[in-house]
Amino acid sequence: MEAEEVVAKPPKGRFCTICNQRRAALKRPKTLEQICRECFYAVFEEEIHGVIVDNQLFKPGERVAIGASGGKDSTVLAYVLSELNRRHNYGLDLFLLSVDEGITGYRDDSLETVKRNEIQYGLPLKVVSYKDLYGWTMDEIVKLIGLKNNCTFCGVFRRQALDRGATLLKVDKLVTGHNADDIAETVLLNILRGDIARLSRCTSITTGEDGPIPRCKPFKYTYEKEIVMYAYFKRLDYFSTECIYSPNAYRGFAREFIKDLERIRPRAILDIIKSGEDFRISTSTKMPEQGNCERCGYISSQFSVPSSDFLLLSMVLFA
Ligand SMILES: Nc1ncnc2c1ncn2[C@@H]1O[C@H](COP(=O)(O)OP(=O)(O)OP(=O)(O)O)[C@@H](O)[C@H]1O
Repeated sequence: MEAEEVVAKPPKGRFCTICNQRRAALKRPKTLEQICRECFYAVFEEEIHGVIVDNQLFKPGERVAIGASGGKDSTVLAYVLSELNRRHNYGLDLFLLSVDEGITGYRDDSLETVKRNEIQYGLPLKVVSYKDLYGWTMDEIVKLIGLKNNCTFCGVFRRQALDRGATLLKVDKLVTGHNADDIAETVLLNILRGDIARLSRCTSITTGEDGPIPRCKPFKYTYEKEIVMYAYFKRLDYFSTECIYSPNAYRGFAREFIKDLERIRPRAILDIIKSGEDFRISTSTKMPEQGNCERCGYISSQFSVPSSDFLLLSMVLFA
């Protein structure tokens, strides 16, 4: 999504409906209010602060890793979290954590962005790679098995790579840039797939509290369009190319559907999240159990944690 697509200009000469002093510069995607840039920054940042406080996401003194892909969501997350940490004295030690999946022309370029963010925001960066952890890059795997289910596997491996990186950094929490659109999309996908186990946990703002490193989503209620707008107006340095392997067509359909709904009724995104949150499973329903990998003990509901040849074997078998 490009910034030009989301910055809707209000009629000339209109005043900001929040401060009533400056000229309105944009139409806020979430509420359609016509406001000035300064008020947009303020409401955007303070809403995220509200989510952090209301959900008690952090405790003073905690070490927190930001999953940094170089994309707009995690770049804005790194920027806003460091601002809020200073402004509201959260007392957090923040780090950037990147996973290098080994995708030439995609991750190598986005990692360059994260390296610049490391300097721009003064946050220490740790990079972990599939090559070091599993013995294979995604490029090598795709070369061998072709374009089959790559996103599904890559997602499982990335999740575990983030856990390992977070353990190396000795952090208390890991935050990711999943935004409101991502969560609404996941709610919808889980309904379409009839996956009630995932439906019941996909709206949680914090997950993995029983595991070694809980994960939080401070952007749970933040609209993608507003993230793009914020990054554009603040001129943040981010990377905006899609991954070159296997676009996920089913997820893409859910995304388009939600974007259509948003055009008619912006609240639709929050309403879908709310429906997911309020969803209850009857106690008599049999749920699949989330297990741990027999090899290394990491949480794994589907596959054993990959290691060198085993990774490839599972991809070939499941592809
Ligand atoms: N390679 C990676 N290294 C570290 N964190 C990652 C990586 N890929 C994804 N993440 C984390 O997971 C979140 C959701 O990832 P997803 O692939 O859905 O990307 P996205 O919605 O395009 O986000 P972004 O704009 O930050 O790339 C990201 O915001 C980031 O926090």
